[in-house]
Amino acid sequence: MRNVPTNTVPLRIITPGARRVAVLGAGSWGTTFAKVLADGGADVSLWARRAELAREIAESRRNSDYLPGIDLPPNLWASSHLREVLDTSEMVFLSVPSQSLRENLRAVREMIPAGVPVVSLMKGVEKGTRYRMSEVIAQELDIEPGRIAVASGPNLALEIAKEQPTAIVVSSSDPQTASQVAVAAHAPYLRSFTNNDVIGTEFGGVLKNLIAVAVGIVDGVGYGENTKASIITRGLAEITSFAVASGARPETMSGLAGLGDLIATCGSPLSRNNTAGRLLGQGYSFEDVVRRMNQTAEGLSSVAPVLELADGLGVDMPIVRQVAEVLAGTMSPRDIAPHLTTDGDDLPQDEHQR
Ligand SMILES: NC(=O)C1=CN([C@@H]2O[C@H](COP(=O)(O)OP(=O)(O)OC[C@H]3O[C@@H](n4cnc5c(N)ncnc54)[C@H](OP(=O)(O)O)[C@@H]3O)[C@@H](O)[C@H]2O)C=CC1
Ligand SMILES: O=C(CO)COP(=O)(O)O
Repeated sequence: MRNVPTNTVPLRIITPGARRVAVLGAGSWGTTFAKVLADGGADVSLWARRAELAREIAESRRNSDYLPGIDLPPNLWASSHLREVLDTSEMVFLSVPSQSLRENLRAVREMIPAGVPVVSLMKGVEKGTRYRMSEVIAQELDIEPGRIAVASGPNLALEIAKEQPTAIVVSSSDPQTASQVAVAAHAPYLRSFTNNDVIGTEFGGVLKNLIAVAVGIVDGVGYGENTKASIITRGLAEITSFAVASGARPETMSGLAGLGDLIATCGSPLSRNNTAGRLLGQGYSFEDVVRRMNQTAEGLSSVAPVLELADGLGVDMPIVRQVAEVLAGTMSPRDIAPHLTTDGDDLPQDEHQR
């Protein structure tokens, strides 16, 4: 990263008439999403928790830690001061690691302008409470669910930062909020759809991470395409059972936030969850994997709360259970495979039975 003197923070230049939006979290996704919003015409302020990263973004229009080689647009400004970033924003997007959301919301609670939509870009479940991110937001900000939206889909950050075309779905219980956010969250290379299935949209993003870890594991072991395709297909069945039992609509799971994201994440070495799985499959321990990953792999934190929720719902999640066992070191990565997803005494199993 360029060494910029600490006292030079470029001033924010406001474009008259442009929508003012704030993004909290300047990792790969927060920065990429800020670029999408700016390329869609908004005036964007981005919060980076490290002052030197905020300065690099604001001054050099680069985030070399997370998006090397990507030029950021001039209408994207960054600061490490939350109040400056949130001041007069008309929409707030959240993109910090899921396990840190609650503490971050507590810090900004009083700074978020009244009545503005708050949008989760995150794909995790809080450990302990087992809450989805929109539930944590509703609780900590004490706002009505209709003001909250979630955005999810096949959205590998670096591909979007390179302006490779993709789609995303914005979900809110209030269709007006979903449309308002979808209108802001567009760019020549990103099309936003809407739905009102917040549970399905959020769980799609959470659960595909776990299946991506499983696919990474078998990839690391050296198994081929049949094994991966079987895990992806049975994984979708497992995801759908869990989400529907939680109140989601089944069609959401075959949409962008379900199948769409599952395909992208399971198929790409850009995926951190897939990469974490591959390292496990190559024989690294959980602790080694965490040490080697310098970016967020949400799936590793979501396994336990998802299995706890599944227990409560009475839903069997054999693939996620196997991932948990590999993480715990109680199952060899070589043994994670779809043929082990029944205990043998309930064979044959109807493929369509949920
Ligand atoms: N990357 C992607 O392709 C996509 C990611 N997502 C989701 O977006 C969310 C954010 O992930 P992503 O941007 O990829 O993660 P990264 O690992 O790329 O970046 C994490 C960001 O969060 C900051 N951070 C870390 N710990 C804290 C904390 N305790 N409080 C506040 N900020 C913190 C980091 O700051 P610092 O640099 O100072 O450590 C960094 O800015 C995740 O839920 C992920 O699932 C969704 C779609 C696509
Ligand atoms: O959510 C993502 C793509 O849609 C990114 O996946 P990873 O977090 O595994 O990199």
